[in-house]
This record gives sequence, structure tokens and C-alpha cells, in this order.
Amino acid sequence: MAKYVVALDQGTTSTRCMIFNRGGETVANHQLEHEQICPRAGWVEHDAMEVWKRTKDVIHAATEKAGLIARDIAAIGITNQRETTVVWDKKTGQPYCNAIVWQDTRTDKICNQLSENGGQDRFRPKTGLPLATYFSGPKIKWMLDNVPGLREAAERGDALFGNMDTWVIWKLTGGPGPEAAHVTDVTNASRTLLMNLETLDWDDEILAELGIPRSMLPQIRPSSDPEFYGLTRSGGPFGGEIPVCGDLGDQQAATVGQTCFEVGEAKNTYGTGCFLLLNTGNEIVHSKHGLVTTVCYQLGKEKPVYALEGSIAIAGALVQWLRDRMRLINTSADVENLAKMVEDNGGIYFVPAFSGLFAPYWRSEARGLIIGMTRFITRGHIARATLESTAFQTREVVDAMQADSGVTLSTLKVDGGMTANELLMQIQADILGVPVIRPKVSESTALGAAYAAGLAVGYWKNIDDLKKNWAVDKTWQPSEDDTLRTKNYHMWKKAVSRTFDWLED
Ligand SMILES: Nc1ncnc2c1ncn2[C@@H]1O[C@H](COP(=O)(O)OP(=O)(O)O)[C@@H](O)[C@H]1O
Ligand SMILES: O=P(O)(O)OC[C@H](O)CO
Repeated sequence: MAKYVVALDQGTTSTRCMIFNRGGETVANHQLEHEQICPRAGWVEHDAMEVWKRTKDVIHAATEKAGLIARDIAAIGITNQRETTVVWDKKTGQPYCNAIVWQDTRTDKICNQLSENGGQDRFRPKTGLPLATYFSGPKIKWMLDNVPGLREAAERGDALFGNMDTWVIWKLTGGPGPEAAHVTDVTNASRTLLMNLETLDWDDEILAELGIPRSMLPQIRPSSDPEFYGLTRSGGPFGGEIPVCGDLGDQQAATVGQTCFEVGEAKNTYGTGCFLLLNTGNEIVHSKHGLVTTVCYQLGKEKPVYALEGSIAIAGALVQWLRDRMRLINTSADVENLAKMVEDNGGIYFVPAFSGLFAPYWRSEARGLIIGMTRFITRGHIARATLESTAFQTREVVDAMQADSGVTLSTLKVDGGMTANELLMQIQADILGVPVIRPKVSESTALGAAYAAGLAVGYWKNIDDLKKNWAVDKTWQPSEDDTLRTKNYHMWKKAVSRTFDWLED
């Protein structure tokens, strides 16, 4: 059998191609950023053609670094920023407009209108999700209502919808050619507000209410599929035919990469946003504390495994904002040294409600603030408050998760780009009061997609094979001083409450 498995991780800020060996070690890796298009306040878009170009470029670069050709690769797994919505013409392969990113709040009015008839939680029993701008269904409706000619094209059957997984798989398998696979997996479908968690099928009542034709939607498949979604084309970026057979939303992929296969195991991924997932097994647990219920993974014909998720919209994105918009730092990593210049937050709290607030509040009318400002405050305090905001938000979703599930977290497994920040990891342990553990491969997202693909072709035999690959890199113990987790956490919650009801229309 071929020696390697490839994962493509199409994230919010960048696209990576990572090549893994059987030990789950990275053999080669290439990553490229794409443009964040912000045409209006609250709008965030990506150019899907640019994303596809970056995908091809990272494939070429990573396979070249590793010196691989198609026959060295056993399988390909895809993982992706979830919810981000692309709609394209199946004949030409051209998107009808820029992709609407998960952080975009333009569907606020659509969500409010839908909520009028039954409240924000009216689709929760079927989908596990509140009606919020975050999810794909309202974004598709917005496009159908606003892009000239799109509704007619969709009714003719010419328009296809996909999240970034679907788009990349369609392109890799030859789109717009006849063999292109128009598919998604259960985890991505569970983020659309259109899939029924029990039947794992699109829900006709919700589709009718949002006016979305079923013909636009991809086929829903397992996350690891021995029947393959399709094969890459010899004219494509891999230069040969390779099975594409793993697909998971990035947060679910990280859960698999961290081998959280037992009920009660959880991980937190610190990227653009921050997402804590708790494995609840084959049981669908409905949240009463502002979390969402989602599919965690489905391996082949096995029953799906579900998760409770705490979704935080802005984490690393706030560091990027300090870098790109405020120009307080040159690189994201610089935030650590800047924050270390001060001993504490100097009494300020930074609530980054840039896209409203996600879990556990789901307040789309909230907007960000920095509160507690005095003349004493320096750039260092702003940097420190930025890091603390990620850790306080995580504490809020951990509290909600414990209340919903009855599970008490005794440790927290972490991964993602921000976990390179050692100060943040220490702050996190202090705010939670439990040890924070980073694994050797902190790219758990890509690893999880590789695992899903490798399991489908027998490259790895079973999940026990995968568990052997997980190893601790570093653990941060909580300090004995409990100021951060008691007094400061209280002040954080007060700061959050001041962001509510900011937008009046
Ligand atoms: N050392 C660091 N300290 C703080 N934030 C960081 C650091 N390194 C990267 N980040 C942040 O992490 C995010 C990138 O993480 P990544 O896991 O690649 O995210 P994504 O998959 O969402 O694109 C960026 O928002 C970046 O600002
Ligand atoms: O690209 P990330 O890693 O910030 O993940 C984005 C999430 O999938 C959004 O739900």
C-alpha cells in the first residue's frame, strides 16, 4: 500500500496541505493565506476561486517538498471551515458571488423573521442549532433573494450549494466535468440548519420554509467513506487518481485528531475562532445552556457519534485584528511578548463581539467593547486583555457544557494555531482551574481528516491504531492564585453584559 495520507485543511484564514505517515507524523506541510474580504460592517467574504487556487498551490508545494507522486498517496481527507457558503454554476464551475463566511452577520434580518414564528430555538429539536447568522441555511436564502438570476438558476437545477469541503471535493474530482462528486459529510451538513440530526437527511419542511430547492444540495455521506466520494483526476493538482474518502468539518476533525473517541472526552481548538467539542456518543444531547448539538463523526456504516459544542466566533481573529487593523504587533506571535510586558490586565476587559456573540449567548445585536479604560492602560494591557478574552470565553462554554452534560472536565486537550502561545495556555489553565494539555501534533484538524481518509482505505485498521499515535507535548498546571478564575471572571461576565442590545435595528 502507498506510504502516506494527505489532508487538505481549508481554514478561515488559510489553506494547508499536510502529508502524514502511519505514525501520524507530519512528513510535509504547506500553507497559504487567502484574502478576507470585508465590504461592509458585519460582512465577511471569501473568493472561492482564490481558495481553489490556493488549494492547488499548497498541494503542489507540499507534494514537491515530500518528493511524492500520486501513487505514493493512499487516500485524501478534506477538512474545512464550516458553514461558509458557496453557490456555483454546475456548467461553468463559476461561483455566483463571493462565499459568505461563517462570521458574516448579514442574515440577521432573515434569522429574526424566521424566529418570529416560534422563537430562536424553533429548529433546535430537529437540527440541534439556534437560528443564528452563523449557519449556512440563512446564507443560502440570502443569496437566492439577493443575487440577480440565482433563484431562477437554482429552480432550473443549474446552481449547486456547498460548504468549502463540497467545493474542494467537486473541483478535485473534476468539476465541472461529468464525474465531479457533489457531496458533503454528516458533520458539515449538521452545520447548515437544514439537516435532521436523527435521519441525517435534509429536512423538507425547513427547506420549504427557507425556499431552498433540494436539487442545490449535496449528497450527505459518512465522514470516512470506504465507498469513496470520488477520485482525483489525472489532469488535476495531484496528477493522478487517488481516493477522496475522508471529510469532516474542522472542529469535528480536530476531535478525531485528538482521538476523543470515548463519551465524555473533549478538546478545544484555538484558531480564528475557538471551538470546544464534547463527545456524547450515539446520544443526541439537546443543550439547555446555549451550546449546539452537532454530529461529531460517522465512520463508514457505523452509527453517527454526536457532540455538544461551544462555538466562540472570535479568538485568534482578535490577534489578527491587533496585527492587521490596529498595527500594534507585526506578527500574531508578537502578542505574547507584548502581553508579558505587564503583570495583569490593568483592570480592562476586551469582549470581541465583532460578529455578535455566539455560545452561550447567541446575541447577534451585541458588539465588541474594551471596558475599564484609564490613562494607566498601555499596549501591553490591550494584548493581555486580548489573550484573556479567549480564555474567559472558553471558561463560559466549559461551564455551560458541564451544566448540560453533567461531565466535569478534569483536563482540557487543546490544539490549533493559538496554542503556540504559552502565556495564553497558562492563563487558560488559571481561568479553568484544570491542567491544559497540548499534544505533540498540534495540527489535530488536519490529522483528523487524514485519519478519516486512512480508515476508509484500511491504511489504519481501527481507532485503537489511531489512539497509539497521540502523545503529550506539554501540560500547563493551574496556579494556586485564583484571582483570574474568581474575581476577574466575575468582571468578565459584567463586561459581556454591557455588549448586549448595542444594535438597535
Ligand atoms: N503565537 C500566537 N499567539 C496568538 N495567536 C496566534 C499565534 N499564532 C497564531 N495565532 C492566531 O491563530 C490563528 C491561526 O490559527 P489556525 O489554527 O491556523 O486558524 P484557522 O484554522 O482558523 O485559519 C490566527 O488567528 C492567528 O492570529
Ligand atoms: O477556520 P477555523 O479553524 O477558525 O474554524 C472555523 C469553524 O469551522 C467555524 O465554525
